Amino acid sequence: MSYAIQIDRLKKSYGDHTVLNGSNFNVIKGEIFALLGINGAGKTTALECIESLRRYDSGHIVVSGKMGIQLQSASLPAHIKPMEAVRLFAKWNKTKIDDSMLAALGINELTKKPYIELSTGQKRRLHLALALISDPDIVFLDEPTAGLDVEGRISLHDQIRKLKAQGKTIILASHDMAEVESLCDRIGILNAGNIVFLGTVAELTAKIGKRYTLHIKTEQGDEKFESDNIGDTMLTLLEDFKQRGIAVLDIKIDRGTLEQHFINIARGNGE
Ligand SMILES: Nc1ncnc2c1ncn2[C@@H]1O[C@H](COP(=O)(O)OP(=O)(O)OP(=O)(O)O)[C@@H](O)[C@H]1O
Repeated sequence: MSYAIQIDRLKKSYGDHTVLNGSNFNVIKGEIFALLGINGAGKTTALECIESLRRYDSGHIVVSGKMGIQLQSASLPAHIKPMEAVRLFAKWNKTKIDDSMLAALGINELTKKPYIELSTGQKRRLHLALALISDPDIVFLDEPTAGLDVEGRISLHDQIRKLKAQGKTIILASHDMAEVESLCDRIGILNAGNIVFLGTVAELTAKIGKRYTLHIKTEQGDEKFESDNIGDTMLTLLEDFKQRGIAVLDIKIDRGTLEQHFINIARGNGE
């Protein structure tokens, strides 16, 4: 297997606050990988260590390919125009401007407004365009869709999928499980300085798939049952209701959300 990023026993503390405590994970070339964790888990710290923007205390990081890093919000001069920023970044990178990439991100439409007057979504699209100017192999996105409305989110997700289709590797930090579920191939969940889950979304879903809540509506009211074995539980319950002469009016099965599962892992509640 070919890796774009290899992280081995990465440690980083701020004073006596240990944020990364020997974290290990790899990002496979060509995948969309999400680093998940609750606020303050150390996602940005890990990304910045990989990007060489932050010093780390010990461990090894190997990055195989050219990096493109999406800026944080408010990181450009307030009055710079989007195309001025694009030309500046192209000059720094000694590269030609890819007009089709700008068109796909709708940057050409933003000619007149200064940076400060752009909406959150427009800023995000500009940041992504600037990260792509150098035609990187690996694209770093820190909470790419935070603060965007549904339309903005869908459009940015489409752009990220197109990057993957072009063969690029994408690593993003997020605490939005829905985003990760629809967009990412694999995830790593950070908790208390370590990766506590590493695998595909399907693997995570399979874990959750065992937990069901059965909502049964009968003529006597609503009842709720938790189960790991939906088939057996349902048969037993229906038989029981039948024997007691209670009519079942409706049955709803709730699988639990990926988000609940993620929160349990991220907070270190076993699983
Ligand atoms: N420069 C710094 N100096 C001291 N502490 C810091 C510094 N940067 C981050 N921290 C602390 O390190 C911890 C991890 O922060 P980090 O920003 O990496 O987490 P995160 O998972 O990206 O959080 P969020 O989801 O809120 O963006 C937090 O407790 C934060 O307060």
